[in-house]
Amino acid sequence: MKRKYGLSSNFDSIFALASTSQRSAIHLHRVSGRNLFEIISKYVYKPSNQNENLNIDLLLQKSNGKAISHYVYLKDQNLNLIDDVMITFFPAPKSYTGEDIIEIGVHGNPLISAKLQSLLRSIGMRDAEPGEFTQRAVLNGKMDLAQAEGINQLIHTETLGGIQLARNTVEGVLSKETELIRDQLISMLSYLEAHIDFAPDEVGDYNPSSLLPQMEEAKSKLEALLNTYSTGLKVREGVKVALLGKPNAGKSSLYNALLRYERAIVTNIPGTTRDVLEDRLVIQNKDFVLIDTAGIRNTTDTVEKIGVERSLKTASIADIICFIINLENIEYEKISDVIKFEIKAFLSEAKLSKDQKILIVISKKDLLNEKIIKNIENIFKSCISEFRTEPFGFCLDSNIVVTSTENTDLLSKHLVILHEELTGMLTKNENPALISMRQKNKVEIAIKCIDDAVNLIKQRDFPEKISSIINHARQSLQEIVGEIHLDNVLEKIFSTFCIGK
Ligand SMILES: Nc1nc2c(c(=O)[nH]1)N(C=O)[C@@H](CNc1ccc(C(=O)N[C@@H](CCC(=O)O)C(=O)O)cc1)CN2
Ligand SMILES: Nc1nc2c(ncn2[C@@H]2O[C@H](COP(=O)(O)OP(=O)(O)OP(=O)(O)O)[C@@H](O)[C@H]2O)c(=O)[nH]1
Ligand SMILES: [K+]
Repeated sequence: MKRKYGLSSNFDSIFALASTSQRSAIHLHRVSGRNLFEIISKYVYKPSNQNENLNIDLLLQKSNGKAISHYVYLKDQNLNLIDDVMITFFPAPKSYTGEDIIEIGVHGNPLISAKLQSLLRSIGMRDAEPGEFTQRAVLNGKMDLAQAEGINQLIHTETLGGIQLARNTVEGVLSKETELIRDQLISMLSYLEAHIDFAPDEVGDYNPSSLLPQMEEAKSKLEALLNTYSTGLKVREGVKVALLGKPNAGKSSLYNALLRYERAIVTNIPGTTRDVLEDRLVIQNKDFVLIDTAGIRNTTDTVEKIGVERSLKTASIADIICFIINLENIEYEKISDVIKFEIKAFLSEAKLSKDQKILIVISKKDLLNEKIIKNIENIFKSCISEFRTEPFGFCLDSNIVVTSTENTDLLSKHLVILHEELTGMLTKNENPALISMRQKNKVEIAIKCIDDAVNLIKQRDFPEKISSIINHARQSLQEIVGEIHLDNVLEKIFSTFCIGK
C-alpha cells in the first residue's frame, strides 16, 4: 500500500517506551518510520491461530487510512512468544509524527519490554533520542515549533496553571498571535518594497511616516506579548504568598491552616519559626506558593537574626504579602495605633515594589471581641490614609481580612482575587502567552528592530534600510513557530524532552 511520507522520510525507524519503565499494568511502546507495517507483519500473529500471521494490509484497507487497533500475539525472530499485546497502526500521514506509527502495549514488566526492544533493534530500528517523535512531527508539518514547546511543557509543568498555558500553546494560540503581527510587518514591507522597486509616479510619493501608526500598533502588541512571559511564570510556578509579621502573630498557624496539615511548628514562644518554609497550595484551581517566615523583630539571637533577614528578603520577592497583625489583648482604643505602627515598622524595613499586593490579615479572630471585628474595616480605612503617599503609595488598594485558624475561607477568597489581579486573563483559552525563554528572546529582538525602524523612519532614511530591519523583526517572529535551519538550535530545544516524546 502506498503511503505519503513527510520530510523526515529518509530517517531511520525509531522506537521508545512512551510510558513509565517501572513495573506497571501496561508498557506502551511507540515506533515511527516508513513502511513499518510491512516490516512488523512477520512478527504479529492472530490470537485465534498463533501460527497464522495477521493480515495487516487487509486491516488497513478496512480502516481507510485511519488508525486501527488490534489484539495480537507478538513473536520474536525465533518464533518465541514475546507477549499478547494491543497493537495500533497509524498509517502515514495520519499520525503524530506524520510517518507510520505503531503503538504496542505489552504487559508492564521491564523484562517483557526488554524482549520487545531487542526484537525492534534486531530488525534495524533504533532507540529514539529525546523529543525525536515531536521533532519529526515538526519536520513533517504536523505542528510548529511553538506548539512542540507547548507539548514539552504540558508534560513537565507541575501546576494546573502551567497545564492551561501549555494547552493554549498546543492549540496554536501563540502561533496565531505571532502570525497576526507578522502579517502586519509584511504589509509594511510590501509598501517599502514597492518604493524600492517602482518610481513615485507608479506607487505614489515615498512617505514612510505613514507607517508609524502601524509600527506603534505592532510594537504595543509585541510588548503585551512580552509581558505574558513574566505573568505566565507566576501562573506556571504559582503566585508567591508570603506570611509576614511580628513573632507570635499567628503566621505558622495560618500556614498550617491553609495547607490543611501540621507543616510548620507552632508554639506560644515568640521566635519559633527561624527559617523560611515553602509549600504548594491550590485554591479554586489557582496555584500558589505559600511561604512561612520568621517573625520580624530586633533580636540578639544569631539564628533568629538570620531568620529575620530571610523574612525581609522573602518580603521583597513575594507577589502577595499577607501582613499578619495580632490584636489579642489590645484595647479597642489602641487598635488604630497598633495597626499603623506595625505597618509603618514593616514598610520601613522591607523593600517592596509597586507590583506587589499587600493584604493585611488580622489573626486570632476567635480571641477578638465583636466590636473590634465589626469596626475593623473602618478603623483600617481611616488609619491607612497616611500610607497613601510616597513612599508608601503601594498600600493604596490594600485590603484587610479578619481570620482565625478555625476558618480561613475569607482569606482564601482574597488570595484568589489577588491571584486574578496578578495574572489577569492569561489562562483563558483565547490568550497567547510566551512559555519559553527562547520565545521571549525572539519577541525582544522584534521589539528592538521596530524601535530602530521607527528611528530610521523619523530620519526619512532609505526604504532599503527600513525594510531590512523590519524584515529582521519578521524573521525573529517567524523563528518562534519554526523555520529554524540551524541543527544545533533544534537539538537544544528537543534535548529537554522526554525520551519517547
Ligand atoms: N496512545 C496514545 N495516546 C496519546 C498520544 C499518542 O501518541 N498515543 N499522544 C501523543 O502525544 C497524545 C494525543 N495526541 C495525538 C495527536 C495526534 C495523533 C494523530 O494520530 N493524529 C493524526 C490523526 C488525526 C485524526 O485521525 O483526526 C493526524 O494528525 O493526522 C495522535 C495522538 C496523548 N495521548
Ligand atoms: N486562639 C487562637 N490562637 C492562635 C490562632 N493562631 C495562632 N494562635 C496561637 O498563637 C501562638 C503563636 O502562633 P504561631 O503560629 O506560632 O505564630 P508565628 O507568627 O508563626 O510565630 P513566630 O514563629 O514566633 O514568628 C500559638 O500559641 C498559636 O496556638 C488562632 O487563630 N486562634
Ligand atoms: K510562635
